Amino acid sequence: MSEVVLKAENISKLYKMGDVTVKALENVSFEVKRGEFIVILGPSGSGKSTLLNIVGGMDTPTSGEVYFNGDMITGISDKELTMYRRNEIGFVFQFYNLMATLTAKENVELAAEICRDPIDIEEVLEAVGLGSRMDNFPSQMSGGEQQRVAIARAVAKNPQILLCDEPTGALDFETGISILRVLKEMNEKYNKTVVVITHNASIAQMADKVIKMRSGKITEVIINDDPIPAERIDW
Ligand SMILES: Nc1ncnc2c1ncn2[C@@H]1O[C@H](COP(=O)(O)OP(=O)(O)OP(=O)(O)O)[C@@H](O)[C@H]1O
Repeated sequence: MSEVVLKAENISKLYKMGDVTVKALENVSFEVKRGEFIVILGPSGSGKSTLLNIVGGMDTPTSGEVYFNGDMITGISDKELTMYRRNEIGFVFQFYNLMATLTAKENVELAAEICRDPIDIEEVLEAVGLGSRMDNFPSQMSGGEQQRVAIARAVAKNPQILLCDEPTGALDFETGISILRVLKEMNEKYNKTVVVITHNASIAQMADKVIKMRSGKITEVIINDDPIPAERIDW
């Protein structure tokens, strides 16, 4: 049986605003196994980003526990949480979040140099298809190319898990597909566990497991025995 790398148990997140309480998450439980490609699918406001931020150690739940490789990360110190985010998780966001004054290579270097066991930066940039663009600044690159830099930055840290929040949300169809293909290649070549959150149901076709969310709850978990390659996704 494959190893469970990430486990969420009864996660709830409440936001109190005056007299109103928003239940962003309510008793959410799921497991991610090493090497899986997971899609968390749900409409806007269903709690996807809140969940990703909690399992990525950027936010804490109101109740419930998160385990990474069997160790509980809820309730650990800020310093330990920083090490968790730094060494074990690679983040990819919708709007790339690159440093405008650094080249592609420098953006990746900056993230990798504080990590325990980084991967060779030039190799990763080659792997995402940017071998000839390493010295370009973000402003000299298309959105898809900037997202490739962001993926290289996340992978070069050599984390166990890539957490991707709407990674194709700002891209056109073809560029989006190419980014999904890069994520799948990172999943296979570097054996990274990948979690993608999206409201785009088409992307679910390439997942090993689809976790559907609505109004802060998981409504369905679908195991996909026959995930299709990104280039065959019907958008
Ligand atoms: N800091 C906050 N304070 C108050 N309410 C919040 C906060 N963050 C999120 N929420 C609420 O929690 C719910 C879930 O939000 P979340 O951003 O996780 O959803 P989402 O599925 O990621 O949506 P989207 O796809 O639009 O990003 C929403 O009702 C949102 O308004």
